[in-house]
Amino acid sequence: MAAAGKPVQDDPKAPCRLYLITPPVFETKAFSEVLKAALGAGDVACVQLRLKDVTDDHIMRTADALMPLAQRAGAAFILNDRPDLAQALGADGVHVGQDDMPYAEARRLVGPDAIVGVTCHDSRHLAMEAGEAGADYVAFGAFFPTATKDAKSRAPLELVSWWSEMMTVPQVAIGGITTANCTPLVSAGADFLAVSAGVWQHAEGPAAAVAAFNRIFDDIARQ
Ligand SMILES: Cc1ncc(COP(=O)(O)OP(=O)(O)O)c(N)n1
Ligand SMILES: Cc1ncsc1CCOP(=O)(O)O
Ligand SMILES: [Mg+2]
Repeated sequence: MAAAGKPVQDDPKAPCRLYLITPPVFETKAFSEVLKAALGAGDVACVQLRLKDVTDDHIMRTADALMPLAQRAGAAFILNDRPDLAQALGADGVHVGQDDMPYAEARRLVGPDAIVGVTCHDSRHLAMEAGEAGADYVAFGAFFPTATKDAKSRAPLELVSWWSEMMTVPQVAIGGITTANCTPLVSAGADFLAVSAGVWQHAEGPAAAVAAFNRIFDDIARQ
């Protein structure tokens, strides 16, 4: 995804890219340093700020600290759940789930140039609906068990290969993805891997995780 504007993953041969999701809870100053190191370790397409049960003011202050770090590294800054705040912040985009708000309402709030991504769980139908409506990417998951979220669905690998063969709208795979289990998703044609714990809790640290994901992407792209 471009740092500003629309995703650029419409080349079917483009390598898979990393989409970072912030940890469920963090202290902004300390996490800024961790994020900087992670972003310096390899290509990152997007950083999604995903905060639950906090005030709007907390989201805005956290975004003010993290957005410049992401954008300076060439990553798009995406806000989870809140198109209204994404618009107010001037974020590059927003991610909405099926229980957040309809795609069309999110688009109306953020305008035509921002990225809007939509959770589609394990559903071809939801994804085709979102893609036809104009979503910039569709997100499938969870592909693996995850402690980050009580995920509503488990998505099969075949969904990734089917979407990749049939559709041009970029797809994001999410849920329990690590450097140890991601290879089949990348080989099946995922355009982006959205990862939280697999980066922030990697045994060798977040920067090593970003570097390792990128080595896997590069190896598969060369095959
Ligand atoms: C890239 C990406 N994919 C899926 C989700 C999940 O969104 P949602 O279903 O709305 O659940 P929450 O993340 O809001 O708990 C996501 N955030 N990002
Ligand atoms: C937000 C979200 N939506 C489906 S699974 C998930 C959690 C992603 O985090 P992790 O990479 O730690 O499983
Ligand atoms: Mg949501």
